[in-house]
Amino acid sequence: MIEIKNIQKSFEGKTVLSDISATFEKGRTNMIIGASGTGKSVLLKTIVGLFSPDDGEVLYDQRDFHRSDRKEQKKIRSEIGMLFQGSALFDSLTVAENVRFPLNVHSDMSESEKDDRVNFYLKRVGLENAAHKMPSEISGGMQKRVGIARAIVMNSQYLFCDEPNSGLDPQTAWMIDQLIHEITQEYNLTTVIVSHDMNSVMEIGEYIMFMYKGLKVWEGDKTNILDAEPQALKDFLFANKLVRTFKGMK
Ligand SMILES: Nc1ncnc2c1ncn2[C@@H]1O[C@H](COP(=O)(O)OP(=O)(O)OP(=O)(O)O)[C@@H](O)[C@H]1O
Repeated sequence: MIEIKNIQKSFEGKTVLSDISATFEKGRTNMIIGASGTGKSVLLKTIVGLFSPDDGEVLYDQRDFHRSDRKEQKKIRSEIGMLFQGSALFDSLTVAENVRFPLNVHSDMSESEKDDRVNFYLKRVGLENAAHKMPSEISGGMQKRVGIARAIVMNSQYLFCDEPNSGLDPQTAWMIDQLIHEITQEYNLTTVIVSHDMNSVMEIGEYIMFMYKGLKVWEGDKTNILDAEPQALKDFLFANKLVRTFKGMK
């Protein structure tokens, strides 16, 4: 579980995050949504420790990240997996070498233990037959799968995904959403996804936090988001054709 409490962040006097609190439970797909420029990325970077908050706390299973010493921060970081927009694979490494990369850098496992771990996660994401391919030889959806395997290969406890569906066709996007949802439940991960994609929100949004101008203005889940009251959220939702169709509007 990750708890964020009263997070504040400003850049050069401009407030970007105002008093944001939320609880991201284990085994759930937690989503942060909102229009461009509302502070989603800054919040994500603050949670993973790339930015320090001006005020507030980020607790990883009761461990206060920003007030921990370097050793504890390193430990927490080793439990975090990140799936980046565009997958961010190393072009010159094979699929298997990409997945192995975090183990080479952060673990003292033997080579055969690494082989077993890489094979296990490649199989889990359905890429056991693509181990020796280069990223340029596989599809965008497969590249995302490699990114997912790499993000969890350290047996991560926390998984952060930044726009995991960007650039994918709807069917592949759906499969990637399902995969993220399944592994979240299977490995009891605390998963936090930043997304604009209403299809994803309606499919896997078990906790949804809506941000507007640096504020959290609503929280709920996919079952009650269409009845949400805040006008900013209504505007965000009804800009989407899928949602208008759900609600019987043109
Ligand atoms: N390093 C920085 N220095 C100064 N201002 C920043 C910095 N990073 C972000 N900002 C500002 O913070 C605000 C929120 O940006 P952020 O990238 O978090 O929005 P976002 O909701 O993630 O948008 P998008 O969906 O387009 O990625 C913006 O006004 C942005 O200009």
